[in-house]
Amino acid sequence: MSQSPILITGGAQRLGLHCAERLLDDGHPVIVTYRREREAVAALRARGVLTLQADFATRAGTEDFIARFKAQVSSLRAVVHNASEWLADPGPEAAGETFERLFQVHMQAPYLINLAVRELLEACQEPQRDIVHITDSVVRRGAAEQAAYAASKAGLESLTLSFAARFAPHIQVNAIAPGLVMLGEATHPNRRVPGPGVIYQTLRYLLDNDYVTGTVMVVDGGESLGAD
Ligand SMILES: NC(=O)C1=CN([C@@H]2O[C@H](COP(=O)(O)OP(=O)(O)OC[C@H]3O[C@@H](n4cnc5c(N)ncnc54)[C@H](OP(=O)(O)O)[C@@H]3O)[C@@H](O)[C@H]2O)C=CC1
Ligand SMILES: Nc1nc2c(c(=O)[nH]1)N=C([C@H](O)[C@@H](O)CO)CN2
Repeated sequence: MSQSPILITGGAQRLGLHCAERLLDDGHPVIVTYRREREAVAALRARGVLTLQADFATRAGTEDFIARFKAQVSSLRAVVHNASEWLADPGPEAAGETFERLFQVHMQAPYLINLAVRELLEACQEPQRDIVHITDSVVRRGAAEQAAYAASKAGLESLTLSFAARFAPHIQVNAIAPGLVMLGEATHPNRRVPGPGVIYQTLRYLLDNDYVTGTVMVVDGGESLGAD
């Protein structure tokens, strides 16, 4: 039986790219979205990955992606909503635009894509179908300087519960809430940084367990509890 592909949004760098490569290594067909062409995208294409350009910062951009995606894909094994922007709260003059952008990328895009691909997941002939939302352990405590980001990730966690109820029993819907797992420009190297492997381990667990839905897997080494 031929396998249905796994879609990873924002799969051209860092966590998303790591998971795409590990899924390929595990024998899954993979589809990724990206915004800008670069070497990593070409390398994925060379491994047989379907690479689709998509910008989820507007509803039109998301709807355009959905139309192109549904024209090319007939069934899906899983969707991993990884695409994300880590924006600090700007000054009041730009706060509304930032909040809207993070709402679009972290909440509206996963919402519209989940509704649009339900039939593709249900067309999958494999025993299990999954949706995984990548959120953030910061949801548990808030973020003084990234309030809009944390709120939009909290909304994505809530969508996990709603879609798990709505799509049961044929599609499992779960979230992975990372702490600091990969350094970015502005993060503090004196903290433990485990790398993307801990996220793939968690994704692998969810893809291999046919009785887990509506859960949020916090993967932060106790960071959200105040542990360093
Ligand atoms: N890194 C960490 O330590 C932590 C990460 N997380 C979460 O894990 C996930 C992956 O993290 P990380 O790899 O660091 O994330 P990055 O910020 O490095 O990458 C996110 C990806 O999302 C894509 N993206 C960003 N904006 C848009 C948009 N408007 N439309 C479509 N795609 C977009 C980017 O695509 P492109 O590159 O093609 O522009 C990029 O590939 C994210 O959801 C993040 O919030 C949570 C806590 C900690
Ligand atoms: N889209 C992104 N989201 C987040 C990132 C990132 O680089 N891109 N990084 C973090 C930090 O690691 C944060 O957890 C440090 O406390 C959070 N989200």
